[in-house]
Amino acid sequence: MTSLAFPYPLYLVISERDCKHQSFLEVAEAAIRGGVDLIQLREKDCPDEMYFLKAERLKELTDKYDIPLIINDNLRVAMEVKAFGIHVGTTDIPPSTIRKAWKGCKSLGYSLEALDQLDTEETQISDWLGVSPVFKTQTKEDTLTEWGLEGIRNIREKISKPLIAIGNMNIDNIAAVLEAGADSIAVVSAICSAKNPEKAAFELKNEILKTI
Ligand SMILES: Cc1ncc(COP(=O)(O)OP(=O)(O)O)c(N)n1
Ligand SMILES: Cc1nc(C(=O)O)sc1CCOP(=O)(O)O
Ligand SMILES: [Mg+2]
Repeated sequence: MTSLAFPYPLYLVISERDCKHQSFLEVAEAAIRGGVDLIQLREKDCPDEMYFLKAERLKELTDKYDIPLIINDNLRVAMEVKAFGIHVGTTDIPPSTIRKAWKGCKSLGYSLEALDQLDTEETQISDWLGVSPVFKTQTKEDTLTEWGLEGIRNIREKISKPLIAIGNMNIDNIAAVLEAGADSIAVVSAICSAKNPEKAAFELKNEILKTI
């Protein structure tokens, strides 16, 4: 069930490439109007300067609506735009390095790909964990095995940190994933590929609110 420690039940992960029908800024604004609680900018293979420009424009928008902005992978960009936080995976800059370098980081997310990560310092010093992936997804194919509902239940029993479910999250599986112990639902395509991202976000949020 959603924990008050992570009051962002609908989490949008956005990139320019994943937005199929509108610009990423238009999708972000529509999604915020629809009820998204937090946005992560995830530009892959993007030079720092371009990443910074996109992050800066998105930060103006998220500030306008008072929505936290998370930057994926890039510590320099996250610090320069004064983001709310950063998300990193097991092959990125380690959380311990981020803590030392960025005292202003308010939220540090870390991907959980295997159970043996639970006892590590990197997991312990992170604020929340991305359950990576709950289900296989074409949006990101370089993942290990899917956790499934049983995997979420198992992680939930072992650690009290907020769990962000990611990987093929959609209107049909949100309720089961929250009931299994996730605190937040992170989506890319359910919003970025939608013809009407505001409506898609509204429906996802409603489904979440019915469950929590
Ligand atoms: C909320 C959330 N969870 C997991 C991820 C994946 O991060 P990572 O494993 O570093 O992979 P990339 O996103 O960098 O390709 C995420 N971004 N967000
Ligand atoms: C960014 C990301 N990280 C994942 C992980 O498993 O760590 S899956 C993913 C993409 C999720 O996209 P969609 O909502 O379209 O399935
Ligand atoms: Mg990463």
